[in-house]
Formats: sequence, structure tokens, C-alpha cells
Amino acid sequence: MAAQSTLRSSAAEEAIAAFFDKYHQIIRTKLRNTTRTTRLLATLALATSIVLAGEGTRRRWKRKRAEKEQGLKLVRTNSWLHNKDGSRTIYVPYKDGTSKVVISSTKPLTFEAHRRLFLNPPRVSGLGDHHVPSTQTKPGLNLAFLHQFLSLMSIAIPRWSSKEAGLLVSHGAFLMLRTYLSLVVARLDGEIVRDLVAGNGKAFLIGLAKWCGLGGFASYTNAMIKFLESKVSIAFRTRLTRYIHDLYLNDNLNYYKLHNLDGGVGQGADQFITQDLTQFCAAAANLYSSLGKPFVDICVFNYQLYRSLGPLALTGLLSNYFLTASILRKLSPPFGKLKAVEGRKEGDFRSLHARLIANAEEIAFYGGAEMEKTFLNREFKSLKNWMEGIYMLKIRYNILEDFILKYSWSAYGYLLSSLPVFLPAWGGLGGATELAGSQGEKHGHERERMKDFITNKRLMLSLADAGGRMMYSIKDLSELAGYTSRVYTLISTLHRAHANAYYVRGRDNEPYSLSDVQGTTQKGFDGVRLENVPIVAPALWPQGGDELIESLDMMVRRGDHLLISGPNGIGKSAIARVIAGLWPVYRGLVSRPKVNGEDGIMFLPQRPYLSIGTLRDQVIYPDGEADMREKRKSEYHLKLALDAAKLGYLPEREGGWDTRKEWKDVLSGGEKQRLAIARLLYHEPQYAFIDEGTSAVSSDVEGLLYETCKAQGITLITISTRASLKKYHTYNLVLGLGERGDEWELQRIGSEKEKMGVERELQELRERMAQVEKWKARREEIEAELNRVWVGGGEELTPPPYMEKEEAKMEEKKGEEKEEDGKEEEGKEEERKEEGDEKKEGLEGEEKQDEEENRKESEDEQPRTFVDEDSELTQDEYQEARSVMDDEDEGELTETEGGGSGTSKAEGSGIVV
Ligand SMILES: Nc1ncnc2c1ncn2[C@@H]1O[C@H](COP(=O)(O)OP(=O)(O)OP(=O)(O)O)[C@@H](O)[C@H]1O
Repeated sequence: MAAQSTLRSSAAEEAIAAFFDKYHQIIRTKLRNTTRTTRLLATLALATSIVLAGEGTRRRWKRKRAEKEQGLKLVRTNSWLHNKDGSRTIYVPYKDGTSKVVISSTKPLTFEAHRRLFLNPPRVSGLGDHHVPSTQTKPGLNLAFLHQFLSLMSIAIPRWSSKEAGLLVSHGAFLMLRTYLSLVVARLDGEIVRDLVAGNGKAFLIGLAKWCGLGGFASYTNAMIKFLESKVSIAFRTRLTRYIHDLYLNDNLNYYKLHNLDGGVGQGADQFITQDLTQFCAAAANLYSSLGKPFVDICVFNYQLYRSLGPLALTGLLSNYFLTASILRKLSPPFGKLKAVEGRKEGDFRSLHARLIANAEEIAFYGGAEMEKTFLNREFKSLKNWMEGIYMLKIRYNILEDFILKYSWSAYGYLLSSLPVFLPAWGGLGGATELAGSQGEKHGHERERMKDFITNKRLMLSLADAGGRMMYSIKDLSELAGYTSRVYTLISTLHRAHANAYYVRGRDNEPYSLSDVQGTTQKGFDGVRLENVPIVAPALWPQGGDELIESLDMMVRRGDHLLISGPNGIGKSAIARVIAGLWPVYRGLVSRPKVNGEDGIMFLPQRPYLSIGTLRDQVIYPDGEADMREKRKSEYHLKLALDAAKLGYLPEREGGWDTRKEWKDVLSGGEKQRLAIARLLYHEPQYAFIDEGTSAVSSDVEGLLYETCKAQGITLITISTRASLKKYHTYNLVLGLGERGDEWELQRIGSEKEKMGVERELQELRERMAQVEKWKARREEIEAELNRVWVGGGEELTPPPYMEKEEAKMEEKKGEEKEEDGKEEEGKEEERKEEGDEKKEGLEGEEKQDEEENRKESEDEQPRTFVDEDSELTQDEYQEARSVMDDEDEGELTETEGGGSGTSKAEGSGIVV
């Protein structure tokens, strides 16, 4: 045996050696036949290609390593790269390293081209002729759905050469392949059964081997179909999400306008973008396989069946489809509408949770958990009821669908397959075989009949499956109509806000509604100017807004710092909103610098905002690290800004510039405001709106912050109710004047007029103080009187006449008792007098000393009223009386200081003077 195996292995080795020898010889003879130069050139080419390949690999490896390092750094610092074509390269964490993503923005021309689809849908779609109130359009299988779906597809598949188109083509190719495989499988199935019945073992085994091979290939095809479907879905989602983000987050402030002015998508653009869009993409990608594939299947199988079963069977099949489709369509609930409402309810529930998270601290302070739970449970119950309703509707539909598609169709299939047997004249190819076979060999004929029947049955099953999927996809299609309607609504609302397309000709446009915006904004002005601008709090379109100030005129030039003051809710912040472009300029002219930020204008909102990211990001917001480096600024500059805002300790306390935290929870209220000032100092704008930006900062630091900003050349426009800020400003715009509070006045701080006003106020104050002095003197008199009345040793006042009568009666009643107790009382009285005399002697010395000291301290403050010569007050009683007196005096003064408008004026004027 061993010898045998050695022999076998040496034979194999010899064969291999012979094979190599043969090819070696061929190469050698070929080389010998070439010239020296050719050989030299070939050697050189080989060496060069080896060197070049080595160098290429080295460079690629180096580049990869640099990219990896850069990616990690950019991820750590929350930053990105600007590319020359305007796109951005960002890195996202992926496995152990990072993955590079290049994002290019959608071009304005693309938006303009799409606007027509979303704002001017064709009349035939029934979506309205202009400015789609899309939420009102009922989603369903109609022309509107077709228009909406095709419009969205034009975004998802922008070009035939795009990646998405490639994915769809490969998906389609695999679907066709599977249809072909189904045909082959059906035929093979019939053959295997035929061979089995005929007892042909060899053919049967070959058939089985083919079956297994085919099975492997079919499994691969099925897996690829699923994979490509997911790829198509995610590719659609990427395109649409980026498109929506470009439209949502841009200079036109659509993210603000969508919720505060338009209201077309309610409160939940987030739900539209995250949930509905995902479901739309998944349903759209699935549609291709759930509708496209069965469609191809039906065509191919029908043709096959037509060939083998004849025209009668085909007519029967087709009429069956139409009948089933019309029954199901008639009896199916409006899944599209149901899904759309479910999406909205899901969004409402989710936004309540988001609200709770965003305001957790405030709610916790109030202990509002129960209340919030009630809101949440109520919203959830509404969602739950709705979903239960859908499930109930689905049960009935599913019973019907299952019965029709599975059982009645199978019975029908058997009936059709029997056509060649029972009605051979109508049975197509199968019938012809029947007719021919009836004269031939009986067994062979039956086997052929069996084979045909099995093949036809499998074809029928596949057809039933394809038809079933087509019918099921009616439901999918209705659900897709729901998602399509929601995504279309979002994009059309975004286009409306982006293009300010609110004016509708021929329709009543409410005054101060978004259709009534007639003002102008001039950007690029060196200053801030408002000319005849009404300040209007807008309402959701198409309602008209509320006028807060009828017409405002003001001008802030470089170096003229303006303080806007007035009562709460009068419209101070509203002015900033109009200038920043958040609210429309309904009439008049607003002029402002062109850019936001460096060398332009910056707005610090009332509620300080802290972004996600590193500590560095908080100071440079809305810049990123890449922008900071482009501006040639470093952490040193940031430190300077923080130092100036009295926050120099932050980097050390928080662990460096790259620390990431939930900053809104980490920093105190005053720190957040000072961080906002640091941002201002970092950006160095020419003009800055500070809306109550220092209300939580101590007044000494507040002054420093204002002085620092001014020293940096920033012209301040401060919104505040604190009159103490006047001293840092040149002008004061006072709102809320007049009876109705809608008048205003622009005053120059420190002007003659204001000085006169201040003088007048001072005079008023002096008069008031004189009155207080008079009142004090009068009180002293009264106190003196009272002391004389109550204190023993003073002059006894004669009681009034009515008291004399009463006392006489009392005397009569108690006469006898008095006589008995009289002696005892006299004894006690004498004892008390003796004690009193001792105390008086001791106190008199101390009181005289106090008197001396008080007289030295201040003539006015002496407690003459209480320390009367005849007074018998104890030291403690005297101190108490004095402190009460002091308190009263203070109270009086505080009242005067804090009294309404007079106070603030006095404070302010004191500073100005
Ligand atoms: N987004 C909004 N949409 C509609 N109306 C608003 C909006 N924000 C505020 N308002 C209304 O505009 C009016 C002015 O608000 P604004 O914030 O300008 O007051 P303010 O003078 O700055 O008050 P405060 O001193 O309390 O900050 C208020 O009556 C308010 O109800």
C-alpha cells in the first residue's frame, strides 16, 4: 500500500514538474528570440514599475495614516474641512477610526427648479393651483399621490448617472434574474417528478444536482435583492435628508420661520425629518420589489401559461386579477390617511418627551412630574386609540385578503391547470400534447402529463404569489401614499418659507399677515436704522399679526450706544427680531450691516444658548474650529476673551478646550451670560444687540463687561429694564410711554432736556425728604406726649369727664374689697418704690453717658424723644425703641427709593448727573 501511494505521489510530482518545464521552455525560447534592446527595455520597465508601485503604495499608506490622524483630530475637536468647490469634508467615528464623508450643498438653481413641483403642482393633481395647503390633501391612490411621489423621486434620483440610478438598475437586474430562475426551477421541478415516476434514477440524480446548484444561485440572488433594497432605501434617505437640511438650515432662517411664522408642519419638523422620511424611503425602495418584481413575474408567467394552457386560461387569469384588485380596493380601509394621522400623533407624543427633556430642571424645581405625566399619558392614549382602530380595520381586511389570495386563487389555479386535460382543444400547447399523446404510449403520456401539470402548478403558485404580492402592495402603496404626503408637505412648506411665497393673487390677504409684507431690508449699512417700521408680533400664516408699536424710527451710528428700555412684554426684543430678520418688516425700511458676526452685527439672545461640542466651540459659536483657524485665531485669543468676561478659570476648571459636556447644565446662569459676552469679544462685530445679556451678572462685573465691549469698538444696542445701564450708553429708546403704552421716545442721555428732567426729579425728591423731616419732627412731639402720659413720674393728665363717672361706679363696687386688701397693697407698693428708686439711680448714670455720646455723634440722630429727663425706660427698652425707629426710617427711605418709575429715574439721573 505504502509503495503504491509513494508511486502515486511521485507520478503527480512528475506531472507538475513536466508542466513547469514545458512553460519554462516556452518562455526561454521566446526570450532568446527577442533582441538585447528589447530585453533591456523590458527589464527597465519591470524595475520602474516595481519602484513606482512601491512608491505608490508608500504614498498611499502615508496619506491614509495622515487622513486617519486628521480624522481623529477633527472628530475630537468637532470640526470639518472646507473644500474649494464649497463642499465640506467631515469625519465620523467608524469602528476604531473614522470614516470620511464629503458633503456638497444643494445649488440654489436646483431649489428654483424644484419649486415649481412643490408650489405649483399641475391642476390635474388636485393639489391646488398655488401654495399647497398640503396637510389638507387626503393621501390616497390618486393623481395627487403620483405627482407627489414623482416630485420626491426627482430629488432622490437627480440624474440617470447618479449612484441611486445605478443601484436601481442592479436591483432590477437581480429581480429579473430571480424571475428567470423561478422559470428554470418550475421546469426542473416537473422534470424531477417525471424522472421519479418513470424510475429513471440517473436522470433523477442529475436533476437533484441541478436543483441544488440552482438553489445556491437563487439564494445568492435573493440575498442580493434584499441588500440592494436596503442600499436603495438608505441612498434615497441620504439624498432627501441632505436636500431637506439644505433647505431647512440656511441664511433665510427657515428653521425659525417654519414653526413661528408658517406653521404648515405644526410643531414637529423633527418628526417629519427623522421618522416619516425614513419610512417613506423604506416603503419607496420596497415598492420596487413588491410591485416591480411581481409585475415582471406576472407578465412572464402569464406568457408561459398562455403557451402551455391556452388563451382561455389567460383570459381567466386576467379577469381574476381585475376582479380581485377591484374587490380589495373597494373594501380596503384608507391606509394612506390612517398612516399620515398616525405619523402626526407619533410626532406630537415624541415632541412632548423632547420638551420634558429640554426643560427637566425647571419642571423639577416646580415638582411638575404629575402634570407632565398627565400630558404625556393623554397624548399617548390618543395615539394608542388611533393605532388600535387601525389594527381593528386591518383584521377584517386581512381575513378577506388571505382568503381571496391564498385559497380561492389556488382553487382557480387547479381549475386552469386542468384545462389541457379536460378541454384539450382550449388547452394551448398542453392540449395539443394531450391530443397527440392520446394516440401514443399510455405510460409515457401520463408521465408527460404529470410533468406538465407539476410545471404548470409551480408556475401557477409563483403567479399566485406574484399576484398576491401585487395585491398586498395595494396596502403598501396606500401607506406609501401617507408617508409621501407628509414628506411632500414638509418640502413644499420649506420651499414656501424659502421663497417667501405667501402672496396669493385674488385671495384676501389679511393685514400684517405673511402675505402683507411690504417693508424693505437694506443690508450693508454702517449702522442700524429703522424708518417708519411698525413692530408687529406675527401670527401663523394666513392670520394677521398684532401691532406692538405703530411706527418706529431710530438710528444707531458707530459709537452711539443705545439702550432700549421699557416695561416687560412691550416689544423690546421684538425690535431685535425685526432687525435680525426673524420677523418680517411689514412696512418701512430697516438698514443694517450685511453680515452677522465679525465686522458685522451680532445678536445675543435673552436666553443664552450653548451648543453641543467642546468648550472651544462654546466660545467661538457659531464658528467651528476650522473657521477659527481660518480667521488666524488661536486658543490664546479665546483665553483673552474669557479673561475679559471674567471667565478665565473655565478651561482649567473644565479640563481643557477639547472637553465635551452638556454645557447648559454645567454653567451657572451668570456664567452662561458671561460666556455670551466672551463670544461677542471673540467675534468682534461692529454692532451688538445684547438682550438682557447681563441680568444675572453682578453689577460691578456688569460695568466692566460693558466697558470692555466698548473699548473693543463694539457699538452696543442693549435691551434692558435696568436704568443703571444708562451710564454706558449715549441714547435711550424708551418704550411703553403714553396712556396705551404704545408710544416711545428716543432721548439723548446727558442732554439739556434730560438734565432739566433730572433737576426736576431731584427737586421733587428734596420736597419729599422735607416732608419726611416734618413728619419726623411731628412724630417726636407725639412720642414725647405719649411718654408723659404713660411713664410714671410724669405729669398726670386729667381723665376725660366720661371716665370720671365710670371710675366712680367702679369705686363703689370695689370699695369693700379695697378696704380689706388695702393694707397689704400699701406694703407691696412701698417695696416696689424702693426697688424702682434703686434702678433709677443706676440707669440715670448710664443714660447720661449715652446722651453725651449720641450728642457727639449727630445732633439729628439723638433719641431725644425717648430719653426724656423724666423717662423711666430701661436700657433694653430704649435700644428696642431706637431700632424700631431706625427701621421705620429705613422703610420710609426704601419706599421712596423703590417707588415706581420715580425710583429708576432717580437712580438713572443720579448717575447722569
Ligand atoms: N414668537 C412670537 N410670536 C408671536 N408673538 C410673540 C412671539 N414672541 C413674543 N411675542 C409677543 O410679542 C410681544 C413682545 O415680546 P418681547 O419679547 O419683544 O417683549 P420684551 O419687551 O422684550 O419683554 P421682556 O422685557 O419681558 O423681555 C409679547 O406680547 C409677546 O407675547
